[in-house]
Amino acid sequence: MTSAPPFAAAVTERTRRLQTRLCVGLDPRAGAYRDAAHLREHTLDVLEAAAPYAACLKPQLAFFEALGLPGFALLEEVCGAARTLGLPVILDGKRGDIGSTAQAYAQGWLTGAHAGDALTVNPFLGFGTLTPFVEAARANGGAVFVLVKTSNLDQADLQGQGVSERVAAEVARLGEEEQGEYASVGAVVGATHPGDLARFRSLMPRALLLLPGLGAQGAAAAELAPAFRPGGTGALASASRAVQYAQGLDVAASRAAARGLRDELNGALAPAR
Ligand SMILES: O=C(O)c1cc(=O)[nH]c(=O)n1[C@@H]1O[C@H](COP(=O)(O)O)[C@@H](O)[C@H]1O
Repeated sequence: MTSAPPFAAAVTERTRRLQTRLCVGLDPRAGAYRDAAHLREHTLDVLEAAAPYAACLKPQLAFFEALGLPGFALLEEVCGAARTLGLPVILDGKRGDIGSTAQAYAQGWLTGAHAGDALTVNPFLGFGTLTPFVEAARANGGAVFVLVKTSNLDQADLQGQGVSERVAAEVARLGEEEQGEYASVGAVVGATHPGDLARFRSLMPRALLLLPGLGAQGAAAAELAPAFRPGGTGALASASRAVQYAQGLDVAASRAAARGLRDELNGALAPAR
């Protein structure tokens, strides 16, 4: 048995203290900027502006990788800034591979120079391939978020017919190996599937649920209450474009969007709390 996982404890403490269930995504699109310096400045400005309304930050690795080496430098800077602001970081990498390669991914993204506190992971290669990620997360006080039911419509091609439920059962089983209010093994469940949230909540009682799809993908905060446990913790609803590019590159609009989404999420929970 391991002790209470720091990422899960930290993000839950922040939710309670600041009353926010919002995960702010950073997906900096090169085409939106004049040059790399402009992208860097805006991305760091959005981070600082949205931080007071966020429970955690979720940089999408793809957008940083697309920038090449300067992207890795920026990612380190983003993670450093988030740490200074007290924001736990989920790296969205959706990694997954055979065990020995998974170990290298886990080392790079959960313990290396660019590491975040948590990483999204893909279970498609089999449950055993999650082990290096789970071990690295536990050893470092981090977390993993396993893809259970993704936000996109075509997830049904492969995630239907009980597959998501099997992954959810494995997430719950891994969580039972730990103590603490929430385990270091969480799950990704698209906010775009509001009718499924209560079921996944009960299938994974001690998993933090990451709910992407708020805003640009059409999910509405008002429908997400079933993902939370009594008291209003246990889920993090995520928005990227709806915050970073709320109104073009207007940082004040990003701040207002983050505040608005935080308030909408709290409003959705108000009757239950
Ligand atoms: O793991 C994720 O965060 C994720 C899972 C999922 O099922 N769907 C999904 O959109 N995401 C990520 O969440 C972000 C969504 O961006 P927006 O639609 O702009 O909020 C992107 O970085 C996606 O890669």
